[in-house]
Amino acid sequence: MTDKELWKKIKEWLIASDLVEPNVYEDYIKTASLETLSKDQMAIVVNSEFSKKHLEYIKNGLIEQILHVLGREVEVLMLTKEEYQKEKSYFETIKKQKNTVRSSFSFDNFVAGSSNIGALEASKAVIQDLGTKWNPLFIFGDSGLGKTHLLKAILNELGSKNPDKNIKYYTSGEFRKEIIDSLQGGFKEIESTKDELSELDALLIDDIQFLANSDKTNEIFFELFNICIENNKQIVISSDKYAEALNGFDKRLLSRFNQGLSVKIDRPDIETAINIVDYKSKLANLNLSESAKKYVASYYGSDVRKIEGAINKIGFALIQNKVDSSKVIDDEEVNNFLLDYSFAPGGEVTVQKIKNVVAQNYGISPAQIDSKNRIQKVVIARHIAMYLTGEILKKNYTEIGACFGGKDHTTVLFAYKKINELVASDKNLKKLLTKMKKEITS
Ligand SMILES: Nc1ncnc2c1ncn2[C@@H]1O[C@H](COP(=O)(O)OP(=O)(O)OP(=O)(O)O)[C@@H](O)[C@H]1O
Repeated sequence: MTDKELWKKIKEWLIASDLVEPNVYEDYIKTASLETLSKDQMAIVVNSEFSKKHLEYIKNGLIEQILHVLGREVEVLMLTKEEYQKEKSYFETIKKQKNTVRSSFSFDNFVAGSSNIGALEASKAVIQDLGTKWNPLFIFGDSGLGKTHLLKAILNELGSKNPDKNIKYYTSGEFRKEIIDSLQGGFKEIESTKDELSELDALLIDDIQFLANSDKTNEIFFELFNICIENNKQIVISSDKYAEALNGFDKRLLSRFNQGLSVKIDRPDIETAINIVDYKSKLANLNLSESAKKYVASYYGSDVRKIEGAINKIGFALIQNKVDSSKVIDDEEVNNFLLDYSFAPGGEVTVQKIKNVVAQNYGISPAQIDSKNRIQKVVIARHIAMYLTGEILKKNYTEIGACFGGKDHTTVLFAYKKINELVASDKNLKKLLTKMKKEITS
């Protein structure tokens, strides 16, 4: 129910109740209004201090009736128009402060690389030309690659540089809830929600794919979308897929997602992943060796969330093992700390990744694969890593030898033969090879 509808009901009740004389109604009630200040506060707004005094005797009755019709507890104040304006601007300031979210989401702490630079630059560009040039901005890419980070960075940046701008960030769940709630309030309520949203300077909706198949919400979003674009109100959307691949949306809406600027965030290449590990480990006060950073990046680099998880796990392991946090941690220690930390699917397939996956499956460190260690477990792991390098990366024996510390091609040939023989007689090894291949290439 809108404030207007609620106030209308109160006025009808007042007329029926005989609580006020017709002239008091005409002079003081008819000119008053009911306004929402916040989730928990409403105001009966009257013309002047004089009106306030005149209505004092029915104030409690009015409030009781408002709460009764509303069906929930809120604080109801009686304010003059002047007082109301002051309160309103106070609540708007508070609301704007809420526009800034966890300051950890900024452009400055977004590690850029070839996989995400387009999305980063586009997010910055939107702020320069709000609503005019790149509208809508559609950012898409797999999970954990920084889409939410960029949306929240836009929100923070706009909120701090243009405090007068009205910006709203929604997860698609929150957006759907707002629409569904207003639908329950009927036509007027939904119209007033639409009006409210179309007055925003920027509307940011995260993970739009979760709005699929919510027909009514999509219909309203479609209308809203058109109003916003026509009126140069900025829309930024994130999605896990490019627009055409989203199922459960009206085709007209999907085609509009592409009418502004559509940018993809890819999985980080190894160099960017190492830079992310470097940045996040410094934030966590961890001192990782270059090989340890490379290790984390090549295992978990396909998902930044996984990198963060791995770094948390290393930090926790240091506390558990009472290791001084200033100590340089090498790849062998990292491997031990992360033995039970699951793989991130995907990522670039490199010889290092093959060594890492094999080492982890054999409970040894990647460095041991490259070492001269002759323990049987290490020798088999080394042979398997050579074998998988040939199978997956299609390298010849000489190239494989070069990737394993300059081994002769006959050593690689021997490894190949050995693994082929073992696989023929050992079903478990065959299964393990399939599992490792999946981990390397999925
Ligand atoms: N390039 C980056 N630099 C620094 N941190 C990053 C980067 N990319 C992602 N992150 C961090 O990784 C975590 C996951 O990122 P985010 O939540 O933005 O991913 P997402 O793409 O929105 O994923 P989902 O589709 O699952 O919602 C966040 O803590 C974010 O700050």
